[in-house]
Amino acid sequence: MASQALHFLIPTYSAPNRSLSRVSSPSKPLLFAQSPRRVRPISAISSDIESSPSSPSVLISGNGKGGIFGGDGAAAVADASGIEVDAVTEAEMKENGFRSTRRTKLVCTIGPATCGFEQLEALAVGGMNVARINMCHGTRDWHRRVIEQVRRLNEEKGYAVAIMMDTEGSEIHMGDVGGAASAARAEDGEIWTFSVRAFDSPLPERTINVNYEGFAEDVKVGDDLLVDGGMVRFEVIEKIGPDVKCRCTDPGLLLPRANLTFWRDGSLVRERNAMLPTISSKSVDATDPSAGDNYPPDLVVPQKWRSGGDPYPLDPTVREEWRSNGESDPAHLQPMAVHPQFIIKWNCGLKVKSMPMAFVVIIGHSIGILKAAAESVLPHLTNVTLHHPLPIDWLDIDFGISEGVDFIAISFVKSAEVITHLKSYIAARSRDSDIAVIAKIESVDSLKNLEEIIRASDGAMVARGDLGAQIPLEQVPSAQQKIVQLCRQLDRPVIVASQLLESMIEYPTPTRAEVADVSEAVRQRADALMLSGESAMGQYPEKALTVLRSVSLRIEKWWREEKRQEAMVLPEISSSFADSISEEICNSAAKMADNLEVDAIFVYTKAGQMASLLSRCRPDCPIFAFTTTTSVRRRLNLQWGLIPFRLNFSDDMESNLNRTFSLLKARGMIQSGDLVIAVSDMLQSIQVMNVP
Ligand SMILES: Nc1ncnc2c1ncn2[C@@H]1O[C@H](COP(=O)(O)OP(=O)(O)O)[C@@H](O)[C@H]1O
Ligand SMILES: C=C(OP(=O)(O)O)C(=O)O
Ligand SMILES: [K+]
Ligand SMILES: [Mg+2]
Repeated sequence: MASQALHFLIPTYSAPNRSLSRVSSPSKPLLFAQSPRRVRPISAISSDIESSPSSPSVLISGNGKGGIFGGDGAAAVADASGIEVDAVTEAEMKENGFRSTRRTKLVCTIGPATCGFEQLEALAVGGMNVARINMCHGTRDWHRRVIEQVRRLNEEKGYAVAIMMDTEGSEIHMGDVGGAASAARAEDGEIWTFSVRAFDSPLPERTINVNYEGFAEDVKVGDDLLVDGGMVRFEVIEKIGPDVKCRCTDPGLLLPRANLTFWRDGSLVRERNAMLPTISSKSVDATDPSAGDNYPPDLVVPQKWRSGGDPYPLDPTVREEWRSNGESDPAHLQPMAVHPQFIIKWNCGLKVKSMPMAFVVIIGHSIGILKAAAESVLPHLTNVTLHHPLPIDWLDIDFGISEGVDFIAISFVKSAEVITHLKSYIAARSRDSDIAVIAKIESVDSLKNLEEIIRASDGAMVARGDLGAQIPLEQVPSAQQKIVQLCRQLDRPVIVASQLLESMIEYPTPTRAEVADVSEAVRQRADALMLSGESAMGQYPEKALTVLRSVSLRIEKWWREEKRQEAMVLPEISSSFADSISEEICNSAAKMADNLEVDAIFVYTKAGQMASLLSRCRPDCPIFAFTTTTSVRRRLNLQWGLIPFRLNFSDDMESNLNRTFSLLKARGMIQSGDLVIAVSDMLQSIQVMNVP
């Protein structure tokens, strides 16, 4: 094979000494013989809105379970140790040529309109890279069925759709409006009651349940109450115990579980969001058998955190005590903060010092662990096991961990702390899982702490729905651009979400303004676009996905051809020397790829880090990312420009390349003469070569 290679040969992956010079191996020449530059045909590919997606074909070959391949036997065992690429990508590559594959990834929220196996398959065929389930809606059993079906789809039909679980977070929202699916209409001047009382269904007329127990205390007469950021508006006219009477001032549809915000003198009242921990707000149904360990069925759980006062951090001496009692990883016991009044409310009679401990254990852990803590550390706490306010978000998170979802998106993130805490919680609970944590930027607080939040997270979502209810609408576009840019600079994938094609919930074509909005997100080179209601409960989920796909393809191609992408300054982000090498290699490889107009970059990466660093550069050509584990492959599905493959590979790049070339050629995905750049995180090198 004719190739040119630039190697950075470092004896071990973590070079101990920065002064170590970057030497080329004496055994290998720095440059191989020059290969003739091939003339590449310009691919003129139709990416029109009308064009239908390629039909799915199942093309998984081999068992994918072969041992690590290495040495000279490449050709002989190539077919036996298969390569996994999803059927849709493969079809798209064959049809369009790989230079024109879609770089922008697509996330679909799964709801009643799309939860069937065939509907899910239609979305996969239509280009869904990630299926999102929103724990605000539906039951865990419902979500579990969706996850199972996506898994089955992946296994049986050869897709690699990743699963993202989105938590409810500390938002205030309405309950169901007389049955989960129905909506109610509020007319101008009507008086409605918003109440935290539990009602039998059907609800009394013109009554809305609110999920936040402190609601009636926190609102004031004269406040504006906005449903879904202003789709319906009320004015608070009277408070009677738990009931808040409101007059409708902007009529409209009240959809189940719609978000509620209240405004006083033109400003958002943020009491609840300011005070509540991000992950904790749901009430517990103590009779739900899936809700953690064995609840006493008659348990009435006080659920809400409210009233003012400083939060109460975990007492370090208690923490030490816990540590000395042999708990392996006390780090994940350090949660957000504890509200003192809350503890006193349900823990009365216990020593003050013990309370935070009890609480901390509870929010991070199951009853089993609480019992262990109570028995071994603080015997007087035994009773606490019966008064356990395990918040449902944590149960949802436990659910996500046990189901092995690929991403957990955290709603209403306020600071980096909650993300760090969740990550250590996940690490402690599932040592070998690599669930990525996505921070949803949808509150004023998250904008204030944007950089630290993004640094702490594995990715971010511009959650424009709630963001637009918290900041003036005209500030949302600049916030979006800023978040997208910062994420790219910090090498974190970013999803632009909400209302991209809102009108397609009801209509089969988008508005021109919606297409312009999608185009702008693609032009900003966000990693992914997301459908919410359009795919969850709309009339035209597949059509909406087709619009996202087609607009992405067209805008990407247009900007590539016009060469109008402005270069972005990418700050150095590595914190170790080894990481700096990877970063430099990726930056250089991407630049070379653009200058030499190569057809593709191949990256061999175990944890996906080099693939991510390449994606961050947003090169002109697609990036074929080869990784050894299925979960890394699914996770890479969210990132811009990456075409993830699963493949067992060795440390011998020469044989990896030969094998990959022959496997991909055999499947018609590349051709002799294609020019590629190859990089790998085992061997710090950049190679440029034509496919033999
Ligand atoms: N699992 C589900 N079950 C029922 N309805 C759902 C589900 N997921 C989403 N939906 C519907 O789709 C709409 C849009 O989804 P999404 O944007 O995720 O939620 P929200 O609008 O509550 O923020 C929801 O308001 C809800 O009506
Ligand atoms: C994506 C969002 O979050 P959710 O749909 O969960 O409210 C949003 O607010 O835009
Ligand atoms: K949510
Ligand atoms: Mg939201």
